[in-house]
Amino acid sequence: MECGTGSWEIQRNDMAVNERGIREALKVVLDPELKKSLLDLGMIRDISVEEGQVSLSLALTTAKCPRKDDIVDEIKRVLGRLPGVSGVNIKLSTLNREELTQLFPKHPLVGLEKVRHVLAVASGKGGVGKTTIAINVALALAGKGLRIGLLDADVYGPSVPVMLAIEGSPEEENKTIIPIEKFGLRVMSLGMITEKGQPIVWRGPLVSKAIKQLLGEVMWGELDYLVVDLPPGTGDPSITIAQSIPNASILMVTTPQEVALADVRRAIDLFKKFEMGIVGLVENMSYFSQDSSGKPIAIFGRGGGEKLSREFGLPLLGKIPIELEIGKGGDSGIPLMISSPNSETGRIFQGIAEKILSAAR
Ligand SMILES: Nc1ncnc2c1ncn2[C@@H]1O[C@H](COP(=O)(O)OP(=O)(O)OP(=O)(O)O)[C@@H](O)[C@H]1O
Repeated sequence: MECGTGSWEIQRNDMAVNERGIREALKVVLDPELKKSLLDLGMIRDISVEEGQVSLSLALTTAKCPRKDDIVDEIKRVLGRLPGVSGVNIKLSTLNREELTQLFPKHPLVGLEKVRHVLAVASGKGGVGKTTIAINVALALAGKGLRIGLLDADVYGPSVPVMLAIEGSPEEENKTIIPIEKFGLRVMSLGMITEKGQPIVWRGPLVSKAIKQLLGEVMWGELDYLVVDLPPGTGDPSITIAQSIPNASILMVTTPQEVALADVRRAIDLFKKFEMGIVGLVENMSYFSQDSSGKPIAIFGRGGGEKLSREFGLPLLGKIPIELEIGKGGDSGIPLMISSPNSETGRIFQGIAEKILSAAR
């Protein structure tokens, strides 16, 4: 039966509700950020009604949308008020890249269009070797013949330019930044777009703006992996950045001692809360490797990585020793995976890269 032209299009006789009525009602549900109707934005689809049961799908900008629950609750609240609606079933999905580009011409995703995977390297606390791991894992992946980018998004102290001895600023072409090529990696760092030696107070909006710039205005081109060095800790910047990157998998770096584990636990809990996938753990500074006859010394204790792995059901992808060459490499700008890719530790990095690749298959 066709309903009249009333605003709700609800067949009040038998209290049945139809798709037009649902659409009319949903007009008031807005995207919390864009302040536009979700229906007009094309984010609500496949509406159907059967015996009062409404089904629809909601296409989000990212599966990790922090306002997801609020949006779902609002849709349920609005539809639940309609006479004849006995239940609302919402299937969640995400907008595809084309749709996102149309909706947000300047969305950070645009710069990532041809990037197949993003691996964000995180740590619970500072100084555990996150950047060292990010660089050497990126190089190990590149050593497998893959096209790799490295984005240093560490707002507290972007150290990639120093650790890779990169001087100078990236070139710009048609308002697009060209990453600097080093050791076969396409590299961009917050340190390259800020005044040298100028301290910056990175507040939320500034972080978002800088990250959007690094993702959206950098010509990453075709990449198999973009490795992102996140800021340490569980503060706003690391979460904001991790969340701005769609479908990033997290690689957690820890050291073996108990005091570091507490921070890593907090970080893992937080990433899980935001439904971010964690590909695994790397334990850095696991032991001090002496010469071939000497026993390794567990300077920072033992077993931290294994403990976390068991607790969270996450794979421990590798244990990196404390090594003079790694420390020196950080200062000289020649990382271990360039100076000694086939050393014992080089092979551990290769193993980590292989495990990351097989997890993505
Ligand atoms: N396995 C290792 N063996 C020897 N030195 C290491 C090792 N891992 C890291 N380092 C050294 O420790 C210092 C800190 O490492 P790095 O900058 O990678 O840590 P980070 O966690 O990224 O620090 P931040 O929190 O400041 O970002 C560097 O000088 C680096 O060369």
